Amino acid sequence: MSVITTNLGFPRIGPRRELKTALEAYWAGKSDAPALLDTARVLRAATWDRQKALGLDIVPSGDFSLYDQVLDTSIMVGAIPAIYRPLGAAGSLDVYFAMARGHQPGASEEGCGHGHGRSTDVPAQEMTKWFDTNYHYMVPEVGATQHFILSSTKVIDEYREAKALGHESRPVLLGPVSWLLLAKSTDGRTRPLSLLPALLPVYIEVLRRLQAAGAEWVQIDEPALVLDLDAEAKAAFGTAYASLAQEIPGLRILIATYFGALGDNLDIAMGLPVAGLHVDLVRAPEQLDDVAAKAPADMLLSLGVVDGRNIWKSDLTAILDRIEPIARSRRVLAIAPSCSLLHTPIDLALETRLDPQVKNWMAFAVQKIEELSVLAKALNQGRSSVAAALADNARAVAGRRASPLVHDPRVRSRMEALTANWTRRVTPFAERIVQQRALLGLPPLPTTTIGSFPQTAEVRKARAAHGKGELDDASYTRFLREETERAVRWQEEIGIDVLVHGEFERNDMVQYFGEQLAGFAFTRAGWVQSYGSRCVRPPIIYGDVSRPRPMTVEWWAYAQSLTDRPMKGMLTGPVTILQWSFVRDDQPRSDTCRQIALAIRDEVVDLERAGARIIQIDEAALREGLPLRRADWQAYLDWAVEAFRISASGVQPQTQIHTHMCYSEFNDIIVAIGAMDADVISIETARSKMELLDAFADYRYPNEIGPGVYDIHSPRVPAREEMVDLLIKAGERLSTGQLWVNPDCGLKTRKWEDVKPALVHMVEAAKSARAFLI
Ligand SMILES: Nc1nc2c(c(=O)[nH]1)N[C@@H](CNc1ccc(C(=O)N[C@@H](CCC(=O)N[C@@H](CCC(=O)N[C@@H](CCC(=O)O)C(=O)O)C(=O)O)C(=O)O)cc1)CN2
Ligand code: MET
Ligand SMILES: [Zn+2]
Repeated sequence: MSVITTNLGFPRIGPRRELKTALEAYWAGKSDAPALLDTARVLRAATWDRQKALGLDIVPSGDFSLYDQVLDTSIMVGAIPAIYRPLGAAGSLDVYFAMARGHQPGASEEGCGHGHGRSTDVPAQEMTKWFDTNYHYMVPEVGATQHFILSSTKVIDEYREAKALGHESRPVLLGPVSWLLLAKSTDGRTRPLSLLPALLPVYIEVLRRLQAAGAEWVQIDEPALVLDLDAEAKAAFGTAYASLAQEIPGLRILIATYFGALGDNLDIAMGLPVAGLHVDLVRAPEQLDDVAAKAPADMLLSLGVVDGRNIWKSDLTAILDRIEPIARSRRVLAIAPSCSLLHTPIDLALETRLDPQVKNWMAFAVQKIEELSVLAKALNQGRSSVAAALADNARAVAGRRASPLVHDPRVRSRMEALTANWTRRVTPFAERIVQQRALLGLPPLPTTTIGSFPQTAEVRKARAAHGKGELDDASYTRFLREETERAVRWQEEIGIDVLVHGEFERNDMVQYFGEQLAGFAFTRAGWVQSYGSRCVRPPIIYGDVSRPRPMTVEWWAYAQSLTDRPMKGMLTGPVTILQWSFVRDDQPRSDTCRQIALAIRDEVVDLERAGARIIQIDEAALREGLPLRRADWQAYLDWAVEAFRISASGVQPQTQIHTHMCYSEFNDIIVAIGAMDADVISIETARSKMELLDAFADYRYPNEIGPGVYDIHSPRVPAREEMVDLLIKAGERLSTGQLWVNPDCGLKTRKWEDVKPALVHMVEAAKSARAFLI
């Protein structure tokens, strides 16, 4: 028996976000293609060297990407829509970045993650969330006349590049079936999966070339195998891999699945004519026995035992207890992280400010590879060969379990005292809204914005200087107050009805709260790629959550003091904080979410006490938290909606609760949205021309609703008439008395020069719509 260590993919942004810097310099015209490609090459080499030095037996290649691995695959197979073709050769950077970001040098970035990028001459491809992660991929586009042709040899080039540096790597490809299942049809008729026969020859050619270059193994990611699949999709796997196996005899394919259990697809996976299968044993530990029992004796099993989605040290002894018997029963076994390490920060050693005790509970990408080495040595040479490492690990794991830092009896007793009363407002919406309208005295079709105003370079620079101690507290606060005041004055001037303070003090809508809540730690360099060059530093929830002191009340009170118009309190909701953080793995997510909900509730109550008449609780990530399997949806929606309601229900009937969700598909979850019982919800609709309001109309959604009339994902300034038109469309679907007028999402990624005229047009649109709609 022998056990080898492998990795499915490593973060590519660089330990100090070198790739981000290089990309943004290139896009800004401050550097050229050779400089960008050189940075990329240096990062790849360092990544291979590092993984090798950490003891990894088989390093991945082809996992690098300048922007996104799904886009890389689209280019590889030549799925390049016609609008991009005039921009250059298929494999060129110009075409690549036009698909990623749209084409018009100099324009500013997309908004909060769901955009088509710039709606200039050539828009970017649509971007959406990668399974249930906070990573976004570019949605492949295919049409009836789709012709597939090998258009980039990136994966082969990178395999050779590694080889030239002395690394025998395992190339990684996104599999043909998953790629098609992620694709959308440009003509609305072609089912992407029907194109499988046309697509396979390109994969065959790539695999042949990899084999010719010397590759023995290739990793083909088929994460779709953990989803609910229809019969056609199930059958596609058999077709695809029979063909690949037949055409490239001798090449060993490992199919990688992750983010969940194979479940009802287990037999399909086991029956594929491939040499290896990777399974996620962190998300779905229960599948191990079945997998081990059903795997053919000559199949290489790759067990994803180290969590690729979180930052905790593994419990190495527990892993050994579980896999030793399996290792003994098989000739070879691979162990690996559960999925690509793309979703974790790179190196814990860069964290100099974490509480040493808490830090000792963590492992980032580098440390996770070290864990694999220890595990493999224990399996190959006996536990005694790594006794000291195992003992250290056991101490850290036990220390975390028992630590008073993790357990707060006050939070526990509060959780126990929670009753149903805390999850509902005392008065039904129909009565609340009467009181709210009387108190607020707003016009029909009231105007507002979603919260943030542009995070200019100046704002970020001031925050960075403050962080480094170059700008003292008083000066930083003065600066932020001036920004806030300017924003408030301007909103009054153009006649917005319900104002926001602008969120200038926030680095990120989740990190900002994480930094102020007990039970959270935050990193200095723990960046994780969100899309392209955009990264986030997810807070780390390590213990029971509570709110030691008010988090936003001072900023809110200052902003309200500047105006007589209602100023919205502005908070991030419990589900979104949970979803965009690294979470505890020692209790159910629902428990952690409930604790956050109580902390946010405290803030809501304090804002009301300070005088806020409207409080917005953003739940931007509620939908993406939906489990991958439909059977698990209802349980999730139950606790997610309950958490929102806990956070929102501590206030008087006349206090108006808003929520915001920046996406547009509600059909599946409209009942849950109704159950949240927010007085007002703002959503994304501008680009879908209000069509998605049909879900709300069919459901007879009773509460108030602000369908976005301004697509903030693009620097384009919409005309007044366009927005009037959208309001008329909204009025056809819902009662005008229910409607608010607002943009699709926050404006933090936009520039003032776009925002100002757009919001002026929006206020004018509301005024003219009032004249004839009401
Ligand atoms: N957490 C989260 N997830 C989300 C979203 C979101 O807003 N937050 N929106 C959706 C899309 N995702 C997005 C993710 C990131 C960004 C984004 O703009 N990220 C910024 C970083 C934001 C941030 O944390 N900024 C900090 C730190 C900025 C920084 O890089 N500081 C430098 C120095 C800066 C300087 O000298 O100018 C440093 O620390 O090294 C701040 O402003 O304080 C970036 O990559 O550039 C936008 C959208 C979905 N998921
Ligand atoms: C990603 S949703 C953003 C909501 C937040 N209040 C903002 O305006 O930026
Ligand atoms: Zn949003």
